[in-house]
Amino acid sequence: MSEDYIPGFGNHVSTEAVPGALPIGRNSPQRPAFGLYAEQLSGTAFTAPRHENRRSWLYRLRPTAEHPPFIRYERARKFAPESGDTRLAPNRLRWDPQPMATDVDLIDGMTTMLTNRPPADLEGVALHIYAADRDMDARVFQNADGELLFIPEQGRLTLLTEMGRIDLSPGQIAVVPRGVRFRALLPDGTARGYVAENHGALFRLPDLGPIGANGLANPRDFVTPVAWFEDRDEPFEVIQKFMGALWMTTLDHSPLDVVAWHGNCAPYRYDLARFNTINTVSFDHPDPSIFTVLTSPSDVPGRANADFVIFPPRWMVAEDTFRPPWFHRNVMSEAMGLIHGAYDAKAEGFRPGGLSLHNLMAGHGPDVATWEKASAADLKPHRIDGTMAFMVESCWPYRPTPHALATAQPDYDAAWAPFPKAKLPG
Ligand SMILES: O=C(O)Cc1cc(O)ccc1O
Ligand SMILES: [Fe+2]
Repeated sequence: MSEDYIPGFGNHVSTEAVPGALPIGRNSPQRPAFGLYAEQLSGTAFTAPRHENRRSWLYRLRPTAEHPPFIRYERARKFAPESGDTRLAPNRLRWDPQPMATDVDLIDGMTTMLTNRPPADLEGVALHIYAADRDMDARVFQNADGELLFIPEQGRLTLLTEMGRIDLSPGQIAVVPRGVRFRALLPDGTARGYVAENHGALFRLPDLGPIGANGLANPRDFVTPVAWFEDRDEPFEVIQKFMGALWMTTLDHSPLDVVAWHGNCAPYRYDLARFNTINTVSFDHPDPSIFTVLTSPSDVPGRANADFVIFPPRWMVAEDTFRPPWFHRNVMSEAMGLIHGAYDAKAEGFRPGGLSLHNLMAGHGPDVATWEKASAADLKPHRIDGTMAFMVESCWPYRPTPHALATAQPDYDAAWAPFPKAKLPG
């Protein structure tokens, strides 16, 4: 086990980068050690039920409160753009992977593709893609609008957060809580991937029902970084996304100056290869909820604000069954991305780094080539390998940004044509 991370999901962690920095037995002593400032970070309302309550106490070189006013940030024009208010056609949409970046860091390299609720509703999810080739040095980002789920597709990210350092590779995911500042380094020089931004209830592990006490993403495979800080007294830009727009201020020091912290509101990482995939051993293709890694519930039981679902390598053994995803229409809205390999419902056109959108009640499912192949397949046990697709499924229909609408593939409908007509007897 690495000593840079502490295992477990949502645990109450205590960690200090300098011995003696963390107060014992109280959160806010009259004079914290070394003149540090005690600061509470609330991820849920003070009065949230205990089992949902998330907050941490941070002990830092200077309080977050000390900052000049924010002004509008004029770069990153494709990140958090004004939403187009045009009527949205109920069309299925798909996007090719974006080109690799030229001369932008993670923040300026962000493109918002899909949104579904204004951040002030404290509901909904947005999907961004990023392509970056520059480290963030004297610059940090803070998202007041929700927690950020990073899904790298190419290139590693080092997320230097207020609460610790996360080294993130494609095949892993990381969540940075609402408000936690961070900067990103690119150890491979370039990076590309997806970010799901959750405005609603915090991501949690799904209930397991009759599956039992174990399975899917197991809590101990989530890891939280230990305290880490930098002591840099020099100009630092803070870029903040707040109510769907970008703002900026400049500090005279790095705000990544938390020397110690304790609590259960913290960044975490998970390796998707640890997912305990469960599937049928008899017949029929189960609903994809069986592959849920994390869920953000809405106020309606069983109807997620956002489900983060993966389609990992797995054995397919179903008998007398059309094995790929079936044809369907869904009251939920489905945004999908591909981390590597091929997705079992699409023979072509859906490439790693690409994106697709099937909004509520859009007819979709296997493309013609997949349907032909799977209908004729010899149903021996077969392993789907070398693939990792994901879906961010939401009860709120997605609205593509103007950039997304302008860059969608022109011919996605052709994936579902022509299908031969069924022939009735007689
Ligand atoms: O549409 C999709 O490709 C996602 C999906 C996968 C699956 O296995 C079953 C239903 C579903 O919506
Ligand atoms: Fe679907």
